[in-house]
Amino acid sequence: MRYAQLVLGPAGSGKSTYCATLQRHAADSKRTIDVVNLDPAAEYFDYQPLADIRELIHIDDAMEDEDLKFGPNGGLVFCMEYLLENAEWLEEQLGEGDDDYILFDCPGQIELYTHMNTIRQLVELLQQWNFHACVVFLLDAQFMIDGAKFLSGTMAALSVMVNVELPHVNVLGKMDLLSKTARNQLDSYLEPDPHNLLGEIESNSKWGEKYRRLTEAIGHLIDDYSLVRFYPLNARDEENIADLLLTIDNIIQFGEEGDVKTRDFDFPDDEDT
Ligand SMILES: Nc1nc2c(ncn2[C@@H]2O[C@H](COP(=O)(O)OP(=O)(O)OP(=O)(O)O)[C@@H](O)[C@H]2O)c(=O)[nH]1
Ligand SMILES: [Mg+2]
Repeated sequence: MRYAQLVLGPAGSGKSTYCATLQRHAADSKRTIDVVNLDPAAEYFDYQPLADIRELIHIDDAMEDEDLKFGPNGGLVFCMEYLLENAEWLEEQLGEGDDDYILFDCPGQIELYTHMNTIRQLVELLQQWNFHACVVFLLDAQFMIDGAKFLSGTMAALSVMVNVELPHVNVLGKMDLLSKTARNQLDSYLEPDPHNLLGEIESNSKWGEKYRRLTEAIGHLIDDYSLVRFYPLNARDEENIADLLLTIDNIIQFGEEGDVKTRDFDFPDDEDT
């Protein structure tokens, strides 16, 4: 068996930084986590990739080609399709190790995983290659600190969840950037009581009044899918990183042969944020 995290999330949400952070954290505890860059437009990241899609195809190849002439978004879709057509390249790069643990740092174009089947196809390949995989969906905590934004982030997470069909962990990154007030506001959403949240949206705008029933229906949806849960991550808090990693390890059944790990997830301390 091999293990994989597909790191997804909107542009700039902190995917590449998350991969670097996790790799460094693992190395500190004498554990190897590899990272594969799947972003053909990546310019900078702070890890040594095990494989790099840019060696197969670079976004510029799709944009500068005389016949293709793609813009940045179409170009990205083209590159991902090219990767799937040349899956043997990736298979060879990944090797055949047993017990390997690999993070796939994906591009931040969210439609690749909300309604296109590119990532879904990648998932099928990984499963054929013996990977136990899960999605880690990163959202920037700064965009989740009012009711309407929180709702919209939740809908994005839900849409990835139903489209990719893999075990799914939502992570709220960049917690270190939140003020105390913002942190408290966010805390009130994290133990989700959608009615509370939606009440806030309704009373705040005309739109909210008009679409009250729609908002309520969405609230019930979130409630019913109590799957939509967020793990706050402060990348400066090693214990917080360890807790998250353990949660994910359990989901992808990494280390199942060893002793059973039952630590509960601790939310990061307020003092550290
Ligand atoms: N303070 C703080 N900044 C962060 C954190 N994570 C990422 N950043 C910053 O946010 C910016 C974007 O981070 P990336 O890791 O490149 O984000 P990404 O999701 O890989 O971006 P794309 O690949 O362009 O979609 C960079 O300037 C990072 O330094 C964090 O936990 N805390
Ligand atoms: Mg990136």
